[in-house]
Amino acid sequence: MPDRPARPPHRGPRQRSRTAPGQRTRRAEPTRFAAYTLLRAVADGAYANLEMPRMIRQRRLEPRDAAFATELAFGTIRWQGLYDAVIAVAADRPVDRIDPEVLDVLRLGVHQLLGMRVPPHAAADQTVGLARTVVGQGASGLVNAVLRRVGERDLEGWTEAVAPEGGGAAALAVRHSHPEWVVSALRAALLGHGRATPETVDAELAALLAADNEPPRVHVVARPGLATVDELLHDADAERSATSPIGAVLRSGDPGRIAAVRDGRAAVQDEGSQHLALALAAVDVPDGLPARWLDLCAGPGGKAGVLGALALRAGAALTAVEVSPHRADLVRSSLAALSQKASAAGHPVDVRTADGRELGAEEPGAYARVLVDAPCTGLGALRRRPEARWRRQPSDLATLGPLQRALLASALDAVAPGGVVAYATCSPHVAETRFVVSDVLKRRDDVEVLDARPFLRDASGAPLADLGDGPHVQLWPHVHGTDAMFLALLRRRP
Ligand SMILES: C[S@@+](CC[C@H](N)C(=O)[O-])C[C@H]1O[C@@H](n2cnc3c(N)ncnc32)[C@H](O)[C@@H]1O
Repeated sequence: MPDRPARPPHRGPRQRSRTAPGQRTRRAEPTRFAAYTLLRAVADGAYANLEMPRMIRQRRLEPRDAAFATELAFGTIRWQGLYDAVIAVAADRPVDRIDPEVLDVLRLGVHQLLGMRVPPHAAADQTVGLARTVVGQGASGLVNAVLRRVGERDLEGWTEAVAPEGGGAAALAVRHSHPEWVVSALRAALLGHGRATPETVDAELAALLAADNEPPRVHVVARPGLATVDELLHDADAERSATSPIGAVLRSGDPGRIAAVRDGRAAVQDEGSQHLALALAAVDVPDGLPARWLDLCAGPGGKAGVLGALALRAGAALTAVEVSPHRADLVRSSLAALSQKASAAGHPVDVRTADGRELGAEEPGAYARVLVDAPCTGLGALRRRPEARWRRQPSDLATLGPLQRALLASALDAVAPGGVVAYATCSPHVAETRFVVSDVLKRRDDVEVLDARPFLRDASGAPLADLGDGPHVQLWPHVHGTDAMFLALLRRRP
């Protein structure tokens, strides 16, 4: 049975069945209009997870309407691959022969019909009203006709009708709405990291693809020494994270309303990212190393926020490097509260707009701990970034590979003998993870690979379960509930 998009409670106009949909709604309803506007912004290059909160604030949507608009937009984007196959059949033409604006309206209508609990008449009525507002009367007839045909089957019926036969990558791509190359890459990653065997890989892959389509819960980190998990639990409708000692998970509500988040003492952050920063800080290093820690790829500053807080606790100063000036500004703003406290303690945070590839040559052996959270395809965070799967291309790997290798090499030069480098990605792709580490290490004889697994601890302090055979760690959404983060810990030999 195909997995289904999440079904939030119905929030739509009351069902009116007698009138033809095309003659009813004359104007776009605000939540549908917001979702449509988001889809158009994403088509123009916006990031859905950044644009949506801005739009919700601008349009002053009530929490219930904001939740509906978000599910409508994000669900539509995630399921776009499957829905386009459905629309092509229902419209009797390839989707590239439908105007992009009309296609987005249709996708929104299909998600309401097949993926949400919106009654069919309300879905059709509201979508036709949206079409009339945003593309004009002419398109509303087509939208009405296509949605009528889509309404003739449910999600399962359509999936069976449009998915290629068999369980290969092409079939999984349609069933789980991922590009085929991503399905193949994730399959190779499950095998390459030892998570699956040829016998178990089909079931693992289906579970992973299904997890990518689940709207993730909001995780919040209490930056150590600046906020506590108890404070988050007191201020928000949240529960303690089961897997991260410094995390909470929101049950409901807007994280922006939590005082510690507004002050930069806490932040929205996936539990996997929390683990990486904690792991790097937990490795023993010899006495006498420089009291300086480095984040070589810091923007927008999530992990630097935890790492800097842990550095301050250890009496060390953090340098955060980011090549993009805009993202370096985001780091400064993310670290403002920490910077104030660190300066008062005599360990000022240094945020630099610079190319991390050059830092190893400029400051050899200057740091005790270095994090390389490398730019990557982000294939491990597809549930959080709904459009990423459609935007990324296999050719991105060719550009990212040399950059990832150069950044790791620079980090190994920047760390002092005895010190430790964490190489991390939010992608499980073997070309961005294991291959990068093994390639860089082939050219050096001064690096020891550490078993990273013992440094990942759950909220009770016990070793995190299901970390495989090591020495590197690969987390998985369908196993650990985190993004698919990769971590290698490397010590420069003393
Ligand atoms: C995966 S993101 C880092 C996320 C960050 N660690 C966090 O937790 O918020 C990678 C970052 O590396 C930056 N980057 C890309 N090339 C770089 C370079 N040559 N030197 C430094 N930063 C670079 C990107 O702009 C991007 O902000």
